[in-house]
Amino acid sequence: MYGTPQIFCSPTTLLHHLPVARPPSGSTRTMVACYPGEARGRYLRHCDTGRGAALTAILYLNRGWSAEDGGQLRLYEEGFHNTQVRADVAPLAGRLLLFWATEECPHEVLPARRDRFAMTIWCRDTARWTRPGWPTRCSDAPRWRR
Ligand SMILES: O=C(O)CCC(=O)C(=O)O
Ligand SMILES: [Fe+2]
Repeated sequence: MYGTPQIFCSPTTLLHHLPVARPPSGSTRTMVACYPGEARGRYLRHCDTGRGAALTAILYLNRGWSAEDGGQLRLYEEGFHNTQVRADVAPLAGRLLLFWATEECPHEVLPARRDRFAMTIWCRDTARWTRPGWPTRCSDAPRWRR
């Protein structure tokens, strides 16, 4: 790994400080993953629905990453089977990416040509599912950029 990330608070505290209108209110689950470059590590298109989470937050840990290194996170338009690309995100050190863990945000990790490290936090949001009147879809919530 290229340097050690310095994290001064728990993942739950981190998420509660995010500038979002509806900070997640449930528990979190954290994973640090390495996709080995030698094996062209990748993760085919999926949604994070199986993780029991409402929101996925990923902190990338790769210094000096370039386009030739591959390993971008490819985000697709809404819908489990949607193959229309929304954006490719490079896993640059210090980049924090948030997206809904539902079928609104299918995604995949493209093959990496270098060892690729990422810390993922899956966040449950009980309020999102249980409070009447709260948006249950990303498209119903306030938007900053689309
Ligand atoms: O590391 C990434 O960019 C995404 C990983 C991912 O999609 C997952 O673990 O579910
Ligand atoms: Fe995922």
